Amino acid sequence: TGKRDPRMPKGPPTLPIIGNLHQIPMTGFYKQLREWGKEYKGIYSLKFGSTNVIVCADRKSVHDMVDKKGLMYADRPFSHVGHMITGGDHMVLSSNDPLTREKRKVTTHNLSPRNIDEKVAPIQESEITQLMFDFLEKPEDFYKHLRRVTSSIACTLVFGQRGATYDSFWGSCVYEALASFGECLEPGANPPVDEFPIFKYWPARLTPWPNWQTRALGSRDCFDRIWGKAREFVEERRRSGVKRDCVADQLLDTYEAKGFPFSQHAVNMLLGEMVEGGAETTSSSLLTVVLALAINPQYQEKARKEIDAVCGTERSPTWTDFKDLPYVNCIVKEGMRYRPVISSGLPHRNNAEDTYEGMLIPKDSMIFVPAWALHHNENNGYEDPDTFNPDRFLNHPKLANDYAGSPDYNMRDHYGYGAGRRMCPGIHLAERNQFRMVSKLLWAFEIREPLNEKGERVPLDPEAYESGLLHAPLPFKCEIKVRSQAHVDTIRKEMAEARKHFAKWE
Ligand code: HEM
Repeated sequence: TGKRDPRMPKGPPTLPIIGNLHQIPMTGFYKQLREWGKEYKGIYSLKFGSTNVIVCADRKSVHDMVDKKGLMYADRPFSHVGHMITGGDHMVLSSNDPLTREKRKVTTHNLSPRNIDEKVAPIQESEITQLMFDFLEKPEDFYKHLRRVTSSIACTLVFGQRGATYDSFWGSCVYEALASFGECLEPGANPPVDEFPIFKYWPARLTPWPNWQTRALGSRDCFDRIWGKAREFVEERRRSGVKRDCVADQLLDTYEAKGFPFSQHAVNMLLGEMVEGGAETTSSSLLTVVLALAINPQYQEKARKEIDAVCGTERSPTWTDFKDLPYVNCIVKEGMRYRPVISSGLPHRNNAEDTYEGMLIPKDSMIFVPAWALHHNENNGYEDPDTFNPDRFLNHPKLANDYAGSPDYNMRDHYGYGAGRRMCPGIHLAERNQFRMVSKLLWAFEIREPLNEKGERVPLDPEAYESGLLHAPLPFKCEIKVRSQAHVDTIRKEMAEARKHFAKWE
């Protein structure tokens, strides 16, 4: 226990029994993964007690193992804390068993590019029009506006219900549900209970993680309460004879006719999970873009040259402008590279022994595709990686999924959506949401660092991020100014159109 098999990839020296656990920080694990990645030049291994951990910190190992041998690397490691919270009903934490595959099928079908462009596009367009309107009316609340819009799009798609304001149930329920989930699951945030089950029985107050169990149980209660309430809301609507064109109604129609493939709790969690996947990830990514653009306004100017030439002031950009606004795509990609939302990635597990370049990858290893560490290392082709610079993607005009699936792994833009068979199924929705948000906001507003009472700019801190599994900027202030009266008039006109669309999802 704790000792590395010498045939495995090299890694930091281990201690008896615990392996490398003493080197795992309680927060900020993702940064440590980069340091080791630099030292061991790509793939390396760690020992969490008896658990073998493989970190693919270079492009080739991600491609050769997780992408090319997708099925072998499609499982997830068991997480006791994850199980305490979800009762085993959460795709993100489940192995690639038949029930998980069924859930993934529901997700990928509903989130396919075709389904999104045919059915979800009008929802996205009108919700992101409201985002512009909200920025115009109350710019100081931009943090809430970004969180509302992604939640509302996901809740409309999944539950057929929109959140008109952040304080409404559908505008923010997902943030309440997720409040402590990320904190509970960040590597290093709990005693190593999967490796040493004795911690289940050991008094928590005698560990450096005195509240790990109560925090996990609190998170479970939150999930059950919020997603139970969302389900009840939908059931109530259906009982009153109103069905909507959304995932929940389709799924319930099918399962009521053919029988439920899993428990009611699992159905609630699956629906909730689709909203969880879709809301905070995308809003956190956009908050990074707002923060980085406020600090680096020169990139706003570059994007606006393209946007103004295509749209003028008469209309805001839409998804159909994607090919004509390549710099917006560069900004979206750079936001995801610079501060990937799931900074250490979600661990996979290999269900069979493997070898990579002559090294042993033992069966059941925990496999990390550590997005932040991959993105912040020159050896992976990211020059000056700690600087926000969308120009680095000028030769990447396509969407992230086009690069993720390509055999030319050196051309891959970033790893923010993961890799292999468990790659994010929400990638198409997320890419389209982000393009629309960045293009509409840049068309309408100048974003700058805030001014103090003396009229001087107050520098924003690009390192001020929340700890936890999801990497979002801590709340910050910035100056958001609409560009002209002509822009104001167009925003109001487009909002009046959008309102007509909202009625059917209220
Ligand atoms: C910028 C936005 C997003 C980011 C950065 C993101 C990132 C990720 C990552 C890194 C994973 C794990 C991939 C892996 O294990 O290799 C993942 C999984 C997942 N994402 Fe996303 N995601 C985003 C948006 C979305 C959206 C919009 C949805 C749905 C509406 C979604 C639903 C899911 C689900 C259900 C999984 C679990 C898949 C599985 O375990 O098989 N995500 N996402």
